[in-house]
This record gives sequence, structure tokens and C-alpha cells, in this order.
Amino acid sequence: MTPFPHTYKAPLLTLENVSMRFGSELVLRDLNAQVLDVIRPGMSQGQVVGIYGRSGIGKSVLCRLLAGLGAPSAGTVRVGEAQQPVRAGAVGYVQQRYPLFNHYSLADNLLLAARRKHAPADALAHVDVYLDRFGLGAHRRKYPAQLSGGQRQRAAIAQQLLCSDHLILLDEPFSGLDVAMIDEVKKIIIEVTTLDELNTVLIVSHDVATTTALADRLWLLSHERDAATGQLLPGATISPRHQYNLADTGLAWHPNVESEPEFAQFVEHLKDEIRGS
Ligand SMILES: Nc1ncnc2c1ncn2[C@@H]1O[C@H](COP(=O)(O)OP(=O)(O)OP(=O)(O)O)[C@@H](O)[C@H]1O
Repeated sequence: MTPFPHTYKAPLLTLENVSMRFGSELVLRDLNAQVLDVIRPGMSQGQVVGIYGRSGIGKSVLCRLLAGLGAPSAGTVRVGEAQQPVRAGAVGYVQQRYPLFNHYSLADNLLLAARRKHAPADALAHVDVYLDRFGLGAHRRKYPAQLSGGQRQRAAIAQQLLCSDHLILLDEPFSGLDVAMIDEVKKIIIEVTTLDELNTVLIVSHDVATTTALADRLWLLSHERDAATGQLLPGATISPRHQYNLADTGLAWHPNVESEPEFAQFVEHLKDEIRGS
């Protein structure tokens, strides 16, 4: 597979010696990984990082650290071009249940989010842009309970984009969706990353094929063995061999990547790695 031409610019997200412990349980061990701003000529897309790992390995714990909702026991998560330690609110976090305020209309939910980042006079204009872009304009006066699951998800993504700085974290965005809705969410993710070169979408998912088709970088959380003793080390980590840079291998998102034989082989390889981890 011939890689498309690409270059890298500044780091946008860095995990620096990140560990997380709850009491005596070490959940995450010494995570070191980085997302760089990738430039692919002719391919207007920001960064999409797929995060995989078996159930219970620590993906939700990692999400909270990435979103600045808790401090790691050791190490630092750095975000943005300035590579500042992450603070709550810097990364939009779309959780599985798409929390929206039930007693506010869709437009008011988005307005609340927009006011956290934009001056009051500008906030409504930003809301209108996102309602339009995500095909939600006709539903602006509806309350969350009156929206479909897919509409609520689009609203939750718009809400987080309106108040965060380029980084957005989606927790299981494809679970429980029918095939048509999955296609729609994929379109939204591509749309989000093409809005701005710095936009970076982190997708935590068990749906390896769908997520890999959108990604240019993958991280796989796994339990590693001590090289000398062969004993399983405590805590999950993202070892260098489980950090995949798809721009280098030609499998980074591009139209119809899913239909290429190398893609199917790579997805099978990933599934084997997850099973064995
Ligand atoms: N607040 C906490 N206190 C103690 N242990 C915790 C806490 N939060 C998570 N854990 C532990 O961390 C480990 C990882 O949990 P986590 O929810 O991150 O897994 P996950 O990879 O997201 O799983 P799944 O794919 O099933 O959602 C589990 O053993 C869990 O019990």
C-alpha cells in the first residue's frame, strides 16, 4: 500500500508518563503517546484517533484523564498547540448517554454551551451555524425528549464543539445505532475534522472496523509482559507496538478505504491484538 504524502506539525495532545491508580489497583501504567497535527495535501482532514482495548481495561479511566475530569496519579496530559496541562472543559467529552438539559430546548442547550466560549452577542450566531451544519435547524425548538437518538447525538457533538478548543472525545459513538445512523455519525465525524485542521476527534470504541476506517492514528490499551520474566505487568499501557500511525501505512482515512483488501487484513490483525491483550 503506498502511503499518501504527509507531513507533521506541532503536537496537539501528549500523554507524558501517565499512570492511574485506585488504592492498590494500578489501572493505567506509564502511558506515553502523542497526537501530531498531520497535514495530508489534498485531504482536508484534522486528526482522528481510535482508542481500543478490552472491556474493563481502563478506557473510561483514560477518557476522564484526557478530558481533564480527574488528575492522573502520575504524569501529565498536555493539550493544544501550547501543550498546556489539560483542564476540565478544554476537551469536549461526548459521553454515551448524550447528556442534554431536558428542560431547555435544543437551541438553548447549544446556547448555554456557546456562551462558555463566545461573547454573548456572538453565541447565537455560532449556534445557528452548528444547527444548520448538523441538519438540526428544523428541530431547534424541540426538547431533548422530543429528539431521536441520532439527533440527540448530533446535538451532543455540536454542544461540545461549541465550547471546547478543537479536541473532542467520543465515548462509544456507534453503539446501539443502526447501519444508516452509523453512516450518519461517520459523516459527522468527517465533517467535524474538516472544519479546522487542528480539530482532533478521539474515538473510544469496540467497533474496530468503523473506527479504523475514520482514523489516522490508533492506540491500543493492553497488558504487557515483563521482557525478562514473561510475567504480566500490572496496569494497562499503550506500548509503542500498539501505537499505529495510519498516514505512514496508507490506511489513514480516505474515501473508500474500507473496500481495500489491506484494510480488511489490518482490521483482522487489530482484532487479534485486542483478543491477545
Ligand atoms: N473510581 C474508581 N475507583 C476504583 N476503581 C475504578 C474507578 N474507576 C474505574 N475503576 C477500575 O478501573 C478499571 C478500568 O475501568 P474502565 O471503566 O476504565 O474500563 P473500560 O475499559 O472503560 O471498560 P468497558 O469497555 O467495559 O466500558 C476497572 O477495574 C474499574 O473497576
